[in-house]
Amino acid sequence: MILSDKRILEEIDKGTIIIEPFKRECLGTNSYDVHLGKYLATYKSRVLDAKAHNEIEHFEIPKDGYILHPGTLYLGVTLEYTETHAHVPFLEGKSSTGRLGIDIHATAGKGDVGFCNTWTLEISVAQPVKIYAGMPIGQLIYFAVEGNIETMYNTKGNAKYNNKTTRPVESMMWKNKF
Ligand SMILES: Nc1ccn([C@H]2C[C@H](O)[C@@H](COP(=O)(O)OP(=O)(O)OP(=O)(O)O)O2)c(=O)n1
Repeated sequence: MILSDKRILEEIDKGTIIIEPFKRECLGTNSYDVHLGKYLATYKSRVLDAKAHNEIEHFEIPKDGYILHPGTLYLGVTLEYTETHAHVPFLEGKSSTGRLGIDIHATAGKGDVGFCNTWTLEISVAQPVKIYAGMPIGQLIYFAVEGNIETMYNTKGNAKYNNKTTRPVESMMWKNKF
């Protein structure tokens, strides 16, 4: 079940959902609109290695915007810092960003119960498009969990993306044993 606007507000009152900054007008019928933070990043190497720590370079989106091009993976970040302690948060795109040919995640839209951070966006575009810091970029939806949770994301030994940051975070696949 997806939480309604009223339920999201109740959970925020209880502290089980935190969205910072929170603006009432960003709350939709059953979702919350999130915005593009000012930092983007790209990988230093053109060829990535799933076993290696692929380093990224961060840069700021200029005030008058930045043009994204097809063929490059851009890592972005939400302006909003979120905590979700009792539900499963999902990051989804918006129809308005989709209609501009902007994808905001490459396969990974699910969050974990206990995830406490800004969200890294895996951005790719269908054609050149200028983007701006602060523009609406996606929406969070929240699912109720069935059953008790044994291991919260924030206490899991291998939770890789819970270190608080305002910048996009590169793949930590290299920490997986395979
Ligand atoms: N586009 C996305 C998708 C997810 N997340 C965050 C929320 C998740 O709680 C966390 C971890 O996501 P996954 O479980 O999909 O990632 P991994 O399985 O690779 O990492 P881990 O081993 O830490 O679970 O990353 C994010 O910042 N940006």
